Amino acid sequence: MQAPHKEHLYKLLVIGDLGVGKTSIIKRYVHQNFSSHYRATIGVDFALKVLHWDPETVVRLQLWDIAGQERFGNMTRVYYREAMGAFIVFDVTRPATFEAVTKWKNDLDSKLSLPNGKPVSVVLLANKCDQGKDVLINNGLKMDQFCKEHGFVGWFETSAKENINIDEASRCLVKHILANECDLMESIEPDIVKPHLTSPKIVSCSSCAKS
Ligand SMILES: Nc1nc2c(ncn2[C@@H]2O[C@H](COP(=O)(O)OP(=O)(O)OP(=O)(O)O)[C@@H](O)[C@H]2O)c(=O)[nH]1
Ligand SMILES: [Mg+2]
Repeated sequence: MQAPHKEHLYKLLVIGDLGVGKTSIIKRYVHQNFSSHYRATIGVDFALKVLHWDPETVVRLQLWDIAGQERFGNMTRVYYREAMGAFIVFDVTRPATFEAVTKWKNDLDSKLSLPNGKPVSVVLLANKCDQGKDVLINNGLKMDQFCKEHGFVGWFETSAKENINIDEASRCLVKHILANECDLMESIEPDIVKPHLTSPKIVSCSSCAKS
């Protein structure tokens, strides 16, 4: 007899200023490679990552790689629709990209929320930590405090080049999304639940009991 199989499909956004490494992080995460050549993303790109979360659970992540230049456009509302979580990325060697983090977070929170009105889970990525590591973070930036104040569920120093902390950051985000999904299910009235259970997305909420 086959083990029970739970499947989740989540749309995740990867946002942040131009050249911070969003495409590179996705490339590393999905294709296990890196290129030092910079080609700016135009509009949005997509990638799919399949995670075998535990022996019974498969999580499919649909990653939306949104061009840094889109912060100045008016398409983000469309791109953000129905996302369950996001990574906001900055480049530790360029302070201006950290200053833009709050702008990205505010843009996201003003245009996207969960069906229960709560904000989606967002993890902050301090990327390019292989380059003069901690240039920003050691300069008195209280990242934990910053994350608490601005509603991030966590932060990681990452390197797409050296493959540092990308898997860990993803697991952190997915863990929060799974927990949010359980909260969402509990907040739905029983007689409203029935028609929604036909959705293939939420098969069981037992995942929140894990890790
Ligand atoms: N040293 C180092 N370079 C990186 C890292 N991540 C990305 N880069 C380089 O930074 C440049 C920009 O990376 P991209 O991934 O294209 O940046 P992006 O955020 O997708 O940029 P847009 O598409 O313009 O928004 C490229 O030259 C990458 O090789 C990293 O972790 N370490
Ligand atoms: Mg890109």
